Amino acid sequence: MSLERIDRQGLVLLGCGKMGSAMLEGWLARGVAPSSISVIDPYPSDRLESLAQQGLRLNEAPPKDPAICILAVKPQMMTDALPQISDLAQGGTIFLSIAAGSTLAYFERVLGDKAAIVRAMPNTPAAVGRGITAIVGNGAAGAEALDLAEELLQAVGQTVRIEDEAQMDAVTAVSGSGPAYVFHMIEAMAAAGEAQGLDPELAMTLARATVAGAGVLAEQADETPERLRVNVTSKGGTTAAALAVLMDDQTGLAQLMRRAVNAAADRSRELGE
Ligand SMILES: NC(=O)c1ccc[n+]([C@@H]2O[C@H](COP(=O)([O-])OP(=O)(O)OC[C@H]3O[C@@H](n4cnc5c(N)ncnc54)[C@H](OP(=O)(O)O)[C@@H]3O)[C@@H](O)[C@H]2O)c1
Ligand code: PRO
Repeated sequence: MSLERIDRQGLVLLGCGKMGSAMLEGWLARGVAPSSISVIDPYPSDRLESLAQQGLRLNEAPPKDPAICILAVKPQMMTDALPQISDLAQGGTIFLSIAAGSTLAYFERVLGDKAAIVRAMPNTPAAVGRGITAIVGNGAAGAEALDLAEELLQAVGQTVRIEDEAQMDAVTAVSGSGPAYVFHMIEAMAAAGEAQGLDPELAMTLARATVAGAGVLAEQADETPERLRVNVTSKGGTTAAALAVLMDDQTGLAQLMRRAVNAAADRSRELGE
């Protein structure tokens, strides 16, 4: 029902790079009309230019009272970019930021604390409808604002609501940045296969399909990831030999992941300062 409000009043997307365009594709696939969407981006992609032929408003003045305005520029660009849409804060437009680190308090300082502002952290699997996004709203964001933001984000995957904005740094470090860790794991597995003498293409095919298949299994199986790991591990076999390395208390993946996630969360907090 809320997406009808977007068809009626419109949606403004400020910044349409990797994450903005992933979400845009999801909304279009869910039936949001290109003519309901306004995009502001200094260097529009060919895809945006072609959507403009189908009615999308590209770098035009935004509609007077759009239902929602998505803030999808880099946090470092936000202060320069916001003046282009700050007039919308005078009406009933809901603001939905996906910027890492940028806090609700920061947006309230720029847009005013009467504006309904939702802070979200999506991830790039949104491009294939398999993202996960956490959301939290400011004091002015009531149920209607959160529902609309959530419905938009559900067009590109799952959503979770968090109560405490401070958790957003950890969320960013786990699921926002997390796809990059998994892609790096594919790269590392393929490189390790090559080091064992596999042809690079074959090593990459094996690594990619293994991570993708394990991901689907982890999602669909009733068993926990721990149980699924045990199911692969024959006593005295090859997996046990590998896991002795990967699960070493001092040098294993768990320690490494803890340090990586800590670094990302620290950076998210720094971006918010
Ligand atoms: N990528 C991810 O995995 C991910 C996940 C979750 C959240 N995020 C958040 O999403 C936001 C965008 O990230 P991204 O990876 O999509 O970055 P991106 O690809 O660089 O997209 C940002 C877009 O904003 C445009 N832009 C720059 N200045 C602008 C201005 N003044 N007005 C309007 N548009 C402007 C950029 O154009 P130019 O390229 O020409 O500068 C670019 O197209 C960031 O805040 C990030 O923290 C990203
Ligand atoms: N990409 C953004 C960054 O690297 C935010 C999470 C994923 O800062």
